[in-house]
Amino acid sequence: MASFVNSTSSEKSVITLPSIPELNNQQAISLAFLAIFSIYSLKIVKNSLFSVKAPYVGHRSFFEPAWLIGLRFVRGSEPMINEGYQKAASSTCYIAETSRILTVLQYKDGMFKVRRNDADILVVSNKYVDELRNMPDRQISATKAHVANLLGRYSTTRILLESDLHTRVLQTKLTPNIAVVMPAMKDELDFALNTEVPDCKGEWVTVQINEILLRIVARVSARVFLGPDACRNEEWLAASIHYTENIFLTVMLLRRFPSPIHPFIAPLLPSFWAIRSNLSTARRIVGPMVRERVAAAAAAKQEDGGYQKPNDLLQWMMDAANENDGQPHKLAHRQLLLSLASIHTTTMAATHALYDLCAHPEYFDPLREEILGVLRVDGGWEKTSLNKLQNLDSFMKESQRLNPPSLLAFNRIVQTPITLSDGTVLPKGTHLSMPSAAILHDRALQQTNDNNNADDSSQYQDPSKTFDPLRYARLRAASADNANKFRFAQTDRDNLHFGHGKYACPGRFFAAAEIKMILAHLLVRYEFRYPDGDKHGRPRNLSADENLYPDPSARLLMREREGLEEDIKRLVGI
Ligand code: HEM
Repeated sequence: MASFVNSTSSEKSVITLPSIPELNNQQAISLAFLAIFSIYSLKIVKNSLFSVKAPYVGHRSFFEPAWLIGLRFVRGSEPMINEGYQKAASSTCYIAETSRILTVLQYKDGMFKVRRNDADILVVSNKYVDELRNMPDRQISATKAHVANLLGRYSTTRILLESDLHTRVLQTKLTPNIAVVMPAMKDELDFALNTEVPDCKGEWVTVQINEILLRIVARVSARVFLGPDACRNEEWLAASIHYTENIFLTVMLLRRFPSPIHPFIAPLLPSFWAIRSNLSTARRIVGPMVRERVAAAAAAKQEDGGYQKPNDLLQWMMDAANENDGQPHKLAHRQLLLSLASIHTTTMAATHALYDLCAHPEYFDPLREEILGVLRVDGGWEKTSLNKLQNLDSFMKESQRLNPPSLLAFNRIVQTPITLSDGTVLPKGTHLSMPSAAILHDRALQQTNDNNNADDSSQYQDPSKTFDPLRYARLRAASADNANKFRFAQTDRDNLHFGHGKYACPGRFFAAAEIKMILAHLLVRYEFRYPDGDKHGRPRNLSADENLYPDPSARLLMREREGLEEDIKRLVGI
């Protein structure tokens, strides 16, 4: 029996509450499970009552439970998304056959849903992209979708919701200054190649190129993000690389469990604690840097001395930050978030490109010729040299078309109900995305683009399957209007692998420059091939939910190119 003293009354009275029967352990556990199950069921009922009516894809039978479909989505997302895309596409045409009327009715807005274990995602047609792309975050939020995808509470990414500091700085400072930071990138790249690439002079050496590229990208990025000292700090490099891997592992494991039990499962995962350890390493390294810079600037101001501010992303963020964002531990945290957004994405694109090159070795020499041709004309690496590598750019874009980082892009969470131009209402809380990979494999759509833009469309037979690495270079050359379209980093209604619109990836131009610079140096200095020649072809991509990635364990052979002429060495700067 529990009793409380009611002290507000003038005469103290004792209120007696009915007692809670004592529970044994087994009963308590059963009760907890019942509560969790009820919350979970309520969530499912609420979702199905108040969400957009669109069919789910991936059902094997009417009776298959939702969690099983979610489980199959982990490794089998591609056929499910393709099924939805094809049905949605066919439903937009008038179909007379009665047997398909049901499909037409169901998929009439070109929408379908996929079940991921942690969320139902409404996949909408890219016909809506123009009306959605510039809506502000308070209407449909890209940031909330990123944080939801990363299970923010467990991955330490909820700081993204505090402000858009790093995104703003990437857009307003890094992108316009890519040419300015290029010499520093080149310097770090030379150091990285000499440090990370094994000695392969005169002999073929087996390498896991993904691992080498990961460290090269981490080094070059850190040079731009943090400056020349910290970028060679092994502890920083390890934290910036492993933070992403630990988050990915934590998220993928937690997604297998219903969200109400995440708070109990998360602390049991070693990766959950590793994320926090990476964060404290970042704070230990970056925090003092911020304080030193602030002190140096203040001292110089007092003495009227000329303090030269460093020209790196950390400094740009310090200059643009408000009081909250400018705290040293928050800036350190954002530096890690930048690593999360940039290092593995860039590495994956470079790895895919090399895997594709080894599968199509006839493109090695033409690309080398392009690189050396540009360097000869420019007399070495000039500010505009990277932009002139149009064939390499095209190769990268075609490689991304067939090996994208994700099958779904343009993730958004609806914040206030939205009525689309055709009357479709998206209720608050809807998690939507677009089938970015399927769109670029759509033969009909691709041929329309090619026919509109290229002189010789006969070259683009079955674009969904054909690896045609110069496809985008030809399209760019076909007309003056196209010169800037079809660039690797250019987004549009159909090219959504970097998102599109106001919240498209703010680091994509930097990524394009970094990948090009790394590939150009690798191609000029080394040759690559698969250990068994072309016998096994390109390593198959791996997938986890909607994410795709190159097999990191795949091996290549690499060898230093012999007999490089002195003028080439001078031009490349080796
Ligand atoms: C090939 C490499 C890359 C790919 C494929 C990629 C892709 C993407 C995509 C799809 C988004 C979401 C866009 C949307 O919401 O519509 C995104 C967001 C973002 N990306 Fe990239 N990205 C790459 C490289 C980079 C690099 C190098 C940086 C930094 C220099 C960067 C920084 C960001 C940031 C800050 C965001 C916003 C997410 C946030 O709120 O933190 N990305 N990226």
